[in-house]
Amino acid sequence: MKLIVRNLRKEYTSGPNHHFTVLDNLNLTVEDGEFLSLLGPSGCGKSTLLEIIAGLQTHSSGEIIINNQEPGKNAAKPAIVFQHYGLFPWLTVQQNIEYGLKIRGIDRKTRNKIALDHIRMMHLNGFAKFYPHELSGGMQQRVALARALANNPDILLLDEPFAALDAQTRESCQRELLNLWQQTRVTILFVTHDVGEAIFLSDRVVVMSKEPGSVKDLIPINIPRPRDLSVRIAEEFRRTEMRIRLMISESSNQTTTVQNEVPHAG
Ligand SMILES: Nc1ncnc2c1ncn2[C@@H]1O[C@H](COP(=O)(O)OP(=O)(O)OP(=O)(O)O)[C@@H](O)[C@H]1O
Repeated sequence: MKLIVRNLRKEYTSGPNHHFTVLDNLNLTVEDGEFLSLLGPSGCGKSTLLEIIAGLQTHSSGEIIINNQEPGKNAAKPAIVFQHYGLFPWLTVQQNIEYGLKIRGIDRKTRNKIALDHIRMMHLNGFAKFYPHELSGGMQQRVALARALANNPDILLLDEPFAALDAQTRESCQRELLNLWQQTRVTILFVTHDVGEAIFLSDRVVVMSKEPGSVKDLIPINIPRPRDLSVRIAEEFRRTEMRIRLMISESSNQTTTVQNEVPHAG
């Protein structure tokens, strides 16, 4: 198993007496080489979960294990890519991809080779010396993916990476990501609001509940690979899409019901 999240709890504290439990009793296992997507109503804690796994946020209790180790305390190496690329505007494509390698003290020749390999893998040949502002959104996101992968992460965490892209670019980035995953078999945890995107890409889809955020359902996607755009019109795809949409809508409504019931409770 690549990633184990056990009894995770996260509370945010604002002011002396206000505690807000965003995640509670969250349990999740991601297998080695798996592509798993997280869906759920807005505010259910998807980004918070990814940031905790990436080591960017602390958790209140519970355990995160990557490759049998806790992140931060050892060699476990997650990499995260956000919706807004996060590229350094003053560095070229190649320098952006090499950045993490340089920090880790990898020598120049090896860095160059790794960067150029990833530039090729992401079909960015000819753009090594370009700056981010000279690239389209889809290309910038491919650079962000290349930069994350160049560090050979144990798990790739993607937080709505294609949400800012137009529909056509988004579809081509999805295909690109699938190709990349098929070549590298890196374990991926992918957050999205797009049910179709999650089904198209994933081995399994997790639907989260809200307030507190937890795993509501785990749906295996039994659509054969390799997948191309035509799978989206298949009966199995559409049935799964409808099922997941209903689950998400139930999650949102449950929250609303609970909130509405509070004033009557006393
Ligand atoms: N630093 C913080 N301090 C206090 N509350 C926070 C903080 N960050 C997030 N939250 C709250 O935690 C909850 C979960 O936020 P999060 O961004 O993880 O949800 P999400 O499922 O990714 O949402 P979306 O789908 O809209 O992106 C929200 O109610 C949010 O307001």
